[in-house]
Amino acid sequence: MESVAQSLFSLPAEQKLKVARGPGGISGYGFPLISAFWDKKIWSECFTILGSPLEHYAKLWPQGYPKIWYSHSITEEYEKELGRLSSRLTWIMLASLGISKEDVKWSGPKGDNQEAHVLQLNSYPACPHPDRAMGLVPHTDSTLVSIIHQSKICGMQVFQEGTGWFRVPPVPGAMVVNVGDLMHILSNGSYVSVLHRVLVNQTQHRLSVVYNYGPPDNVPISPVPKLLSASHPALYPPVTNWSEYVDTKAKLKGKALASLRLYKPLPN
Ligand SMILES: O=C(O)CCC(=O)C(=O)O
Ligand SMILES: [Fe+2]
Repeated sequence: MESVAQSLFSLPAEQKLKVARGPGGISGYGFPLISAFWDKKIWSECFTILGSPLEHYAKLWPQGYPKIWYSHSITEEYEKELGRLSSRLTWIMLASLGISKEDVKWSGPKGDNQEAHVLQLNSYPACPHPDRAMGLVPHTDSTLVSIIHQSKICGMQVFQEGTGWFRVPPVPGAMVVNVGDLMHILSNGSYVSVLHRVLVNQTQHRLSVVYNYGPPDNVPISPVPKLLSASHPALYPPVTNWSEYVDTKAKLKGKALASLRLYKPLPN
């Protein structure tokens, strides 16, 4: 998938702009969607893939049927495998809190309601002044979990209370799993969504492929009732659905989770 991303980003700008994301749209080429949380420009470009990328690939490679079909089949397979992995991870994480598919309404009567996903290809070109630019500003993902493949270049950092920012270097053959806001809400704060950012560097071009995994888009998300009691009240109100949460977050410049919280954390 990294090589597909590589060949997409190496197309000339006017070619990439043929699939530019429209206003309010999700799919297509442009700045990462989270750039809406920030008033300044960020040092990265992004292809967001929602549904089949075939139409976009055909526009990007007008004469290249083998290339189009090859890239399309790689993308499909990647999404299929990462879908399986994300689903397994999500249910394992919830199972460790004693939650089964039957406890989560959006999983449907047979627990087989289709979860949704968005694939995001990020490119961070080498930057002449890396200390004056950000690849991605600090944010949490609006997902249940996100699975990140990073090319061999360092850049991602995670924030930990007390420690500050620390690097998450790429490890060959490994991917990074981020807990997202919807998992945070669903688990009533047992799994904490992770604040992260991406730095750029002066000499090397970095790529990442992010599989953003979330619930079916038409279902509300709220703390699982089984986790709640008089001593453990719901910390978050129900969220209407995934897309509405993302819209709210853009309006609140990325601060949705904190502003939805009903009770302040107790001091240590
Ligand atoms: O490029 C990375 O390593 C992380 C990207 C990321 O955080 C995101 O796309 O939300
Ligand atoms: Fe992220």
